[in-house]
Order: sequence, then C-alpha cells, then structure tokens
Amino acid sequence: MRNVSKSIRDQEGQPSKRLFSNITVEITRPERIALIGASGQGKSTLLRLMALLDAPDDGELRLDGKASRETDPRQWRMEAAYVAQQAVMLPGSIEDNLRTVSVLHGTLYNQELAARLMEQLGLDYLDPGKQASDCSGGEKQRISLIRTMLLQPRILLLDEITASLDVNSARRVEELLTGWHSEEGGSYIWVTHDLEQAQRISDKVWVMSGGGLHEYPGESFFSVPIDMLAKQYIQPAEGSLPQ
Ligand SMILES: Nc1ncnc2c1ncn2[C@@H]1O[C@H](COP(=O)(O)OP(=O)(O)OP(=O)(O)O)[C@@H](O)[C@H]1O
Repeated sequence: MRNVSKSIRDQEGQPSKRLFSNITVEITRPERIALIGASGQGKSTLLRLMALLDAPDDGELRLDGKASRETDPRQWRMEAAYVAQQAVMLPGSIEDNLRTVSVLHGTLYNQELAARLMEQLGLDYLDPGKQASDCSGGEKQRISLIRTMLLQPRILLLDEITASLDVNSARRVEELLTGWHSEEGGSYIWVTHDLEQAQRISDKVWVMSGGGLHEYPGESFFSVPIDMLAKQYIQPAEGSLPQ
C-alpha cells in the first residue's frame, strides 16, 4: 500500500474529513499483524480498502506487484479476504452458507476442510442443515470466518472477529489462525481492541492514530505494560492522541 489516503464523505458525496493520509506499508513475507487504535481512527476502513471493498482517494495498492486497478476485484478478494465484525448470513442452511463461496467463485467445495474447521472452532455440534439465520451471534461469527477460509486466501483481513465470542471460543479462533499462519504461511491483519489478544496473535503491530499508521515490532511494542499501551493507543484521553 503506497501513499494511501481516505476521507469521510458527506451525504452529497463530498469529502468532509480526512480519516488518514499517506499510509505506506508493505508485507514481504507471511506476517501476523495486529491493527490497533482508538475507535473511529479508520481501522475497518483500512481493511476494507485492502479487500477492494472501498477505494482510496489517493495512493495505490498492489498485490504481487500488480496494481489493484489492473486486477479483477473478485480475484483479488480470493487472495486477500475480509471477515467482517458483523457476520452476515446468507439465506439458507449453514452448509449452504459454507458452499456459497465456492459457488460464487467457481471453485470446488472442500467438505473435508469445512468439517475440520467447524470442529476446530467447536461448531461440530451444529446440524449443517440448520438455518444459518437461527444461529447465535458467536456461531455466525465463526461460520463467517470458516466461509472465508474455505476460499483458501493468502491474506486474511480480520475485523474484530472474536468480539462476540466467549473466552474459550476466542482462544480456538486464535489457535486456528496462528496455526494457519505457521503451517500454511498465510498472513493476517487482525483488528482488535484487546491488547492481550494482540500480543498473543501478532509479531508486528500497526497502530492507527492521528491520521497515520505506525508500525512496531511486537516484542518492543509489548515490552511496555499493556495498561500503559491501552491508555495511549486504545483509550486515549481527550486531546492526547499520539501523532
Ligand atoms: N460509509 C461511511 N460513510 C460515512 N462515514 C463513514 C463510513 N464508513 C466509516 N465512516 C466513518 O469513518 C470513521 C472511521 O470508521 P472505521 O469504522 O473505519 O473506524 P475504526 O477505527 O474501525 O473504529 P472502531 O474501532 O470503532 O470499529 C468513523 O468516524 C466512521 O463514522
């Protein structure tokens, strides 16, 4: 991502406030990145740009050297896939939802992988024929992650994906994704407000603040006590946002 900027638009579609400017970052090898920052800094917007679900005002994104504007967005999203905080279930059963991705992208449905992922996330008690809309918020969130993982992307863009999960279920998600990174060489950028989770799941931290993105190696970032980091980066006092 090079020199990427984004403004919020008003109802007339005119830029009303600069959200972030000139963000330049590069991922050159499989990485585990935690993306943190106070509410409203633009973390979700940044993830959505990276999935080509939104467009920057300026700057460019490249994947394997190829510019986003020269790439079929559908093809791009099979490589760099976004998982939303609010899981949206499509009409039909759980299995219909899991199959949707392969139907949309014209790929084979990997039933074995689907069953393994359901088990790893503690969802194997669910009847695949159950209506997805009847699932709980936490079940939907995990089904949505599995649906995306069935695409077998190389980069996962994860937007607070454990926000509605109990501690044990969240840990299963963390184990699945850290295992996926180490075994299959996938990268993720994971938005979280939970600094302890950020420490568990990342080697590198991206902090959004003051309209910019600041990159830190995990070990040096977390050498500062988490409550101090939280004060500075997650719940900054009024008017004291780090620039
Ligand atoms: N489509 C949109 N139209 C207008 N404003 C938007 C739109 N999308 C996001 N915003 C605004 O942009 C700002 C950044 O939103 P974003 O969701 O990216 O922040 P965030 O850092 O992920 O916040 P949080 O941690 O609360 O999820 C917010 O002020 C939000 O209201």
